[in-house]
Amino acid sequence: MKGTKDFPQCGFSNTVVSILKSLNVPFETHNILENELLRQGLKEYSNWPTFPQLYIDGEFFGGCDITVESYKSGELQEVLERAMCS
Ligand SMILES: N[C@@H](CCC(=O)N[C@@H](CS)C(=O)NCC(=O)O)C(=O)O
Repeated sequence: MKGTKDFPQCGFSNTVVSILKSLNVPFETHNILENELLRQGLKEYSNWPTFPQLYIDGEFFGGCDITVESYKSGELQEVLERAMCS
């Protein structure tokens, strides 16, 4: 993401952090603004051109829009519950 979970530096990153915090799930963040190699490398790895990028159990889940939509539908909560039980 851009910034950290305690200091997001972009509205999209802030939205994803807010959702994860509201769900009380453990998560870590990496600030791509401090690492250009990570910034470019992640885009290639996920084949996704923007940040934030949410990974669950090491798998790319989506960006901000997907996270918001899946949160609203309840899918995100289901995926996170499965991940925490595995
Ligand atoms: N629609 C995107 C919004 C995120 C977005 O557009 N991020 C831009 C601006 S913060 C970005 O990361 N651009 C590429 C870059 O800065 O390397 C999503 O769902 O995540």
